[in-house]
Amino acid sequence: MNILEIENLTITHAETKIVQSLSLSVSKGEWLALAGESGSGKSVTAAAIGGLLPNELNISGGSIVFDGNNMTRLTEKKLRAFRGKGISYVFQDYQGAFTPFLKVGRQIDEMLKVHTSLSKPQRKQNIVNMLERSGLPGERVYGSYPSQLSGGQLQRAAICAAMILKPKLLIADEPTTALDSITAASILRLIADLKSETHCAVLFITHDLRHVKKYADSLAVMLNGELAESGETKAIFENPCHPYTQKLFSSIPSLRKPPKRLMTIQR
Ligand SMILES: Nc1ncnc2c1ncn2[C@@H]1O[C@H](COP(=O)(O)OP(=O)(O)OP(=O)(O)O)[C@@H](O)[C@H]1O
Repeated sequence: MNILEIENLTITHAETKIVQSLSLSVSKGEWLALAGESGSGKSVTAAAIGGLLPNELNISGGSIVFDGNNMTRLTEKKLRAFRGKGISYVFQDYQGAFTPFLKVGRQIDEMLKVHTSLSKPQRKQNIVNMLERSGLPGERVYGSYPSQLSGGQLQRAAICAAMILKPKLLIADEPTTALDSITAASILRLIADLKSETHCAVLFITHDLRHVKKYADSLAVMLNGELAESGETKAIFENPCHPYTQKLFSSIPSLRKPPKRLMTIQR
């Protein structure tokens, strides 16, 4: 069964169509990677799902059905209730995930306070456990301000905040782009582990096709606001049909095959 069904979605800015007749679906527990050209509408689509489009952008056609609810028809209050518990987000800008003036633990605690009936000590225990589960020193991070943590630690904490309510869909919009490659790999592993523990679906926006190959069940490629190609990851990697997908794949740097001849510097 599909947890997310997008049909013929069109998003406009004034008269310009930014996303055009986009149809996509994500089934329960599936990891769908959304790749494509810069400016092709990936982030705008992701924002539209949870009702996070800025005022100047409008959904002018189509539907977004999440867990049986047409999100395009819900009030802001209802959309807010879905965010966090039903759908949660992790962004590239992990600094923006937390308010700088409040301790990280307190900010995650607010979410548990709003969405659960746990007591304060139970909430703290949950948060510390989750932070430790994510490879962080739980008590210390709980009591730290965002500025006291490294980028990788902050992104882990942001993932904890996104996953603590066990959402049905995690939308990760380039969550590793601002991190070094080793930290990025560990963040990907963390998302994969939490996904298999909670059975949530993942919509993962990325430019790194090596991550797609490793983790995604399926892949959708966007170009100029439209869907260029979509299907099972393995099938698309074996036989990319759209010329843009072929071009995208030909640009993946190969880490396995070193060049046959290395240039030497003559002295
Ligand atoms: N608030 C906005 N107002 C007007 N146009 C916008 C706004 N936000 C995005 N756009 C435009 O919508 C288009 C799609 O942007 P989007 O951020 O979704 O691209 P993307 O595929 O996520 O790109 P990238 O991979 O570079 O993040 C772009 O042309 C962008 O300029």
